[in-house]
Amino acid sequence: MPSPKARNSAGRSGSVPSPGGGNGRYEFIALNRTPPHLLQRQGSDPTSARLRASESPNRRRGSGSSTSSTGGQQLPEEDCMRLNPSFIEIALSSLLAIDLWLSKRLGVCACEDSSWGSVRPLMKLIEISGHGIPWLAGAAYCLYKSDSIAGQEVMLNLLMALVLDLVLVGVVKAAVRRRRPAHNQMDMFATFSVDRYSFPSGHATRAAMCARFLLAHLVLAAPLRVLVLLWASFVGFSRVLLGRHNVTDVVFGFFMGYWQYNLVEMLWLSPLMFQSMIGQLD
Ligand SMILES: CC(C)=CCC/C(C)=C/COP(=O)(O)O
Repeated sequence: MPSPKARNSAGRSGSVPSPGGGNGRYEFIALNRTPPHLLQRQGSDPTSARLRASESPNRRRGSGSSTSSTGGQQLPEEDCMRLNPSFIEIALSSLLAIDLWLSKRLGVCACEDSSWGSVRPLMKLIEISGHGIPWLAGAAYCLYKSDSIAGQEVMLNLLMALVLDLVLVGVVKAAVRRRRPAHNQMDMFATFSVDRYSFPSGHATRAAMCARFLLAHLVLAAPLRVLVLLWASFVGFSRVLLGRHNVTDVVFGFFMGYWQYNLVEMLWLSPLMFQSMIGQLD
């Protein structure tokens, strides 16, 4: 004759056979199981799905299996996790999607046939104005021509800043390895191998850093200061219009260039250091 416990379990449609079936443990598990139809509803309910996914691995392990059993159906743990992508993951993928869409729409000078293709030569002129070579050559020329220690100090630090910028941008580009937009024509002059990558925009970092440098040390007249800011903004914006960069490459480039100037101020070569360097060269 079946025991009262066994009768109870047999009468429940929700009882699920367990590895310990037939003894007291079987009864315990069966009585505490939720019927399969409720489990299915729980599985489709986003709140309970989140709760299950946020359950700690230890608790899940404690249930005796690395997978969740729903009425005999095995749910891999990764499925539970996928139901609950973090807020940061959703925000990042949405930002990237908007970035790609916006950059493609703004790349109106990407080639001659583009909607604003006739403005491309002007954009390429702005590109040259933010290129590393004219800046390095200009700073070296001014350093050579300067006859005051103060002037030489500023130009030497500008040279140091430009080299630092090339190194830091190269390191970040090589680490991130984000491809340039598909609509970009790779027809830039004098590039390094890392310049096939687009994050961050080297022109944007240089424009932001040089603009801060000019405003702090060289350009004092208000109209010229406005021009410097406009130039830096145009250099950044032209990168997207030319299809060279996505918007986020340029925005990050501006932040990076702004921060790089702080680094230049920290590493500033003083006249004393400069004189001892000159002395060592003599
Ligand atoms: C050869 C020298 C001295 C600098 C290279 C400058 C350059 C081509 C940077 C790439 O800029 P973007 O990342 O904005 O395209």
